[in-house]
Amino acid sequence: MSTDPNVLLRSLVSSDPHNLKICRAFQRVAADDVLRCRAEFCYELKHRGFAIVQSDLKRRKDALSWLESLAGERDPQLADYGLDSLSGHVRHERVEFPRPLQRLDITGISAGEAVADAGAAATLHLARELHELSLTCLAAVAQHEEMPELLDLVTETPEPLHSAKEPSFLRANIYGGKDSAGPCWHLDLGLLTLAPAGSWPALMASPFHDTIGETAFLEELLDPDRDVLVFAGTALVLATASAYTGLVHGVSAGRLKQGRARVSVPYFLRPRRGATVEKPPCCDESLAYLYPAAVQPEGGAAQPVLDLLRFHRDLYGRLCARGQVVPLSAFASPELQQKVREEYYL
Ligand SMILES: O=C(O)CCC(=O)C(=O)O
Ligand SMILES: [Fe+2]
Repeated sequence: MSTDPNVLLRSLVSSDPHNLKICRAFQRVAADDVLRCRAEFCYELKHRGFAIVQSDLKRRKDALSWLESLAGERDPQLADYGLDSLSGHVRHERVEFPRPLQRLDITGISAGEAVADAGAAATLHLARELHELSLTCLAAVAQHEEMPELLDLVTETPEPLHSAKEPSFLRANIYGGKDSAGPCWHLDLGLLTLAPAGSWPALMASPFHDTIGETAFLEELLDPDRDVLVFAGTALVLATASAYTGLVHGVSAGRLKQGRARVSVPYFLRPRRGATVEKPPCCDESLAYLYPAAVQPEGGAAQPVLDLLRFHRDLYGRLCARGQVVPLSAFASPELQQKVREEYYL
């Protein structure tokens, strides 16, 4: 196959210029080529809603089996795995909403060697690898769009978990095998999400998203040992004034109900503490406090900070019924602005 980006790019779209349908065959890009092949990478991200990057995730399997073993534990203690020394960079919690699951959040700190437990070390290693890959992916977007300022939104050295409202981290979702919630359609709230295949496939793209091909189960498109799914979240939609759209996704309740525990390990690349994303021109003034959206400014909040999770559930819960594309005009809807004025999202 030709590696000339323009040839590849032309092959991605139908020959009818008025009907720019994305081609069904996926263009996978090797991790080492993401910058060189940024045109294809960005095209997939923009128009398909996700890109697939091939990376040699050597420790993914070990990480997943260790995380699966935590599903059977009533109250896993970080100290038992030598993770307590990384306080600030590792957090375990059990949540009931929107569905019961355990979450282990780990930043991309480079500390795998310092941890004796092999499973925990593999998970730290995976978080580090995904952190680095996520920065490369953002650099590809920044170069392709000629928006170097995108790189100012993130930090190379991962911030501790408490330093921003929603910092960058790998989130191990550990689903226990009993579930009653629906797919909980949503968009992620960061710049990019990098999702390797979980322990078994249950991640779905919105059924209204028509460019995915044969299956809505995105992990079924992946080579589990190598491929990483990359898609945009709200912060990138805002930062690029909607040039990129977020991927509405959810997890199949039907599959989760089958009773086997499942683990997924998405890495969320989010704006750093104090990052500001310029307000897109079509937004009402009352939406100004959405910026910075995902972070708490240095020295405390000068203005109220949005409850982004609530905002997401409310806004995208309805939007996904209209498809994958989240138009920026949605932010300007009078109904949304009214809710913002009523401080509904604070
Ligand atoms: O479990 C999954 O595969 C995806 C979870 C997810 O979408 C999230 O944590 O934001
Ligand atoms: Fe998500």
